[in-house]
Amino acid sequence: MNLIIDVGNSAVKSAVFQNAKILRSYVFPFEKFFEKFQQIKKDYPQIAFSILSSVIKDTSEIEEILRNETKLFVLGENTRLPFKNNYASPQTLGKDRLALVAAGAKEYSNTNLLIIDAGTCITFDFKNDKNEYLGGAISPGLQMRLKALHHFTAKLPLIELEENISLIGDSTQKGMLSGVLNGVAAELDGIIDRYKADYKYLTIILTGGDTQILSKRVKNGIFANPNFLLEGLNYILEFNKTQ
Ligand SMILES: Nc1ncnc2c1ncn2[C@@H]1O[C@H](COP(=O)(O)OP(=O)(O)O)[C@@H](O)[C@H]1O
Ligand SMILES: CC(C)(COP(=O)(O)O)[C@@H](O)C(=O)NCCC(=O)O
Repeated sequence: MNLIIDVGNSAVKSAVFQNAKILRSYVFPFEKFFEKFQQIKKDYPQIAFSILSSVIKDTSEIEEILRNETKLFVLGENTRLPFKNNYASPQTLGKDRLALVAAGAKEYSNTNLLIIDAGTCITFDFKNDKNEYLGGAISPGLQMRLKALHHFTAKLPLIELEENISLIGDSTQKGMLSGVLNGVAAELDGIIDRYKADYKYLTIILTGGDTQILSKRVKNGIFANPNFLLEGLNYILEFNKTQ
């Protein structure tokens, strides 16, 4: 059994895998790691291996506990990967993005693939049909946009995301929600159209914490898979176990 851990800027996403299938998945704040880990180990004592991907500064404490209790792989720039990485600055590339592309390489090795991860940031990652990763884009996520509207103005409130938003916002709150939600949906469709113009055959994956709210609003055909990154990490772990 494998324990998969993705430390993002907003939350930790984790899952227990057996034979490439998720048995259970978890989302929790970074501060709750020790508590959650004890619970997971109790529920699944057969966990022998773990893999950690992190985009935050310091994970040394959680690495220590994982190393003591499992055979730990920490995803790094020198980890063996199932695709060719053509990013010009691999040392600064987010490890979460490596995991996303690994999932793409597993499922879609001969396909042009655009992976959109709507989390704290929205990342766009493109892998071509020769299994080469070329890069993509980084843009502010939904929560970040809402927080920025509040932070950089005197009068705009801090508001929560809402599902049912019309195009024409008839109040401050609805106007902000329309701008953020319809704006991101239009951005996603606009960027997808640019890729489609360059790559006739293109598959698109949408993942990340805001998958659900965005998938309903994107007009292009996409595959929504909130577990894509975790699946990529499990694949990297299996790929490296045999070394
Ligand atoms: N339980 C949750 N905890 C945190 N964020 C959540 C949760 N459910 C949905 N979200 C949404 O998920 C987004 C964060 O996505 P996530 O993929 O977890 O980000 P990251 O990988 O950057 O930590 C937030 O913008 C928020 O709107
Ligand atoms: C772009 C990111 C902040 C996204 O992180 P997330 O929103 O998933 O928490 C992360 O992948 C990162 O820190 N990247 C480093 C820069 C780069 O990928 O080039």
